[in-house]
Amino acid sequence: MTKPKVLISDKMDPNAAAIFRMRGCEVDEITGKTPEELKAIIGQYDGLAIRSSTKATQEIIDAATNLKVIGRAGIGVDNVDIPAASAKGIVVMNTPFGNSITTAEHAIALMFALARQLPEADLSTQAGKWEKNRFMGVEMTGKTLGLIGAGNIGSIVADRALGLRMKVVAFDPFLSPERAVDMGVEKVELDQLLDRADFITLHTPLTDQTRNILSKENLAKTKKGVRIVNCARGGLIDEAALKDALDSGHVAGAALDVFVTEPAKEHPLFGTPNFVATPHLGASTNEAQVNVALQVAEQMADYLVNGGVTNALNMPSLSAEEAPKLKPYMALAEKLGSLVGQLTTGSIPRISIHTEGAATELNIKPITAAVLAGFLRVQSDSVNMVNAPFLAKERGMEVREIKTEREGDYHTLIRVSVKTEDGERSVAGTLFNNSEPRLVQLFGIKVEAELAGPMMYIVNEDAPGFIGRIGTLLGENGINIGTFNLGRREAGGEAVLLTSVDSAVPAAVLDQACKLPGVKRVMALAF
Ligand SMILES: NC(=O)c1ccc[n+]([C@@H]2O[C@H](COP(=O)([O-])OP(=O)(O)OC[C@H]3O[C@@H](n4cnc5c(N)ncnc54)[C@H](O)[C@@H]3O)[C@@H](O)[C@H]2O)c1
Ligand SMILES: O=C(O)CC[C@@H](O)C(=O)O
Repeated sequence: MTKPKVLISDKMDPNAAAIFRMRGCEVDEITGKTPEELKAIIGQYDGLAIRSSTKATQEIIDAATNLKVIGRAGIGVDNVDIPAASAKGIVVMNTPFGNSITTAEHAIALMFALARQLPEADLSTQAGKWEKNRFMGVEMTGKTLGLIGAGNIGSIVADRALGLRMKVVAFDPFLSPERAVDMGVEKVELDQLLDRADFITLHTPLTDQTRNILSKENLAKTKKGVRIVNCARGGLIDEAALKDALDSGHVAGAALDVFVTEPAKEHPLFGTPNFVATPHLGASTNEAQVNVALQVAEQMADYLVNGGVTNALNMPSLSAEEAPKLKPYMALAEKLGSLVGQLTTGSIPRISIHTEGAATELNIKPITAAVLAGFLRVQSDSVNMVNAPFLAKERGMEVREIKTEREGDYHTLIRVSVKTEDGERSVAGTLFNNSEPRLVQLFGIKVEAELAGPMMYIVNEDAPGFIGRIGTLLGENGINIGTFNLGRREAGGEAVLLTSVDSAVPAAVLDQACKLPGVKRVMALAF
């Protein structure tokens, strides 16, 4: 088996390359490439490991003909075009916790730097000025910290600030009142935070809702003398308005680790009194860089070698331990999805994935993704478990997941139902010996069939002589039958035949089968 090949394209702790090699991957560490240079080589790789310098744009992703996974050693994935990756079936992973403590500590460090004007005091002292009266600071104890964003990093900042005896108020629409109580913070609206905070620190991603959250108008609503820290993302603060607010003295100090345009080598804020800047150093500690390098390499190798999925932003998680147990279920799910996809036409407004018995104990998300991949692959070859849920959404399909814990006729069952113009149609399957996928129900008729290779599907009226006629037809055309699976609603009623054949059935033979007495529908299927 050829080894998966990984490119590390940003400076990363050497532990990452060591882990990839240990886990059976080949690794190239090539940093500092221009987008054009990266585009020229990316086609060779199965995995791309990055920090923030590499931009995985649509163009790079288009050129990445073999890429299966992009791993971000860090949190923010704004340098990855996730929709483009998803559309191409590439898993995007990050390491959401590895650098949170480090970044929270940087935010606290910048608050201290502002409270005591440390960078300016340092410059002045080392210039021999000894300006003791110039650098009057403020105490942090008893002050109110306004936290915008109370996720991983925000909650660590809150914890450290409470340790400093600050009062913490938090604005985060997704923060539950219970979690706020657990964190020891007061959940407030943004206007209340702006009105009350002596220090403000931002810890949200950059989204349409958070862009310019500290706009000119909102900066004007802050308390006079407020000090502001941004260690999250450039673009959360209107930089020009911040400059005006610092110049006017309304804002007493601001510290930015992140900028709208990075690297920020020139900036109108540079040189402004009470302004402190660091070059996106939030995650830059030895500990955090080892953490994220180890995590990203482990996660990517898990995916490339075992199919385990952790911390993916565009696919349900699937641990390396779960993967082998789920594998036969996913194979069954994909086959059932494919069968329904091949047997139904027209738009499908709803697809339901129903698990029964042992299957209900499993993580349903990968099963759903596999059903959707099988269903949609009938329409496009490039569909896989990563992009299928997005495509289903794009096509307006409602996806339902239903569990019935009690066992029916089978100890484990997956049923896939679709809503069509002619009503609800469903197929169901089980696993024989916990590993072999079998179809057991087809549109309400009991059958027992392995869905594999080329097959032929016939709906006919149950009548004597039919099996002989179809056998003769296939035989006369040199088509060897592998398995022959029959089912019927009742004696003399509607019957189905699913037969596996050693070679695909030509259209002319399908036409002849269609003309046999009592035949209602004939189709070639492939799995
Ligand atoms: N400077 C650095 O080097 C560095 C390092 C690590 C992370 N970061 C950045 O820090 C930020 C926070 O990271 P995290 O790990 O805490 O993320 P997180 O996802 O754990 O937390 C983000 C929080 O923001 C909240 N949020 C979302 N929309 C909001 C809105 N409109 N208003 C208020 N709150 C909102 C979310 O509910 C969530 O609680 C991210 O942007 C990340 O990229 C920067
Ligand atoms: O890799 C870095 O140095 C920055 C990481 C940081 O921005 C993140 O979002 O994790």
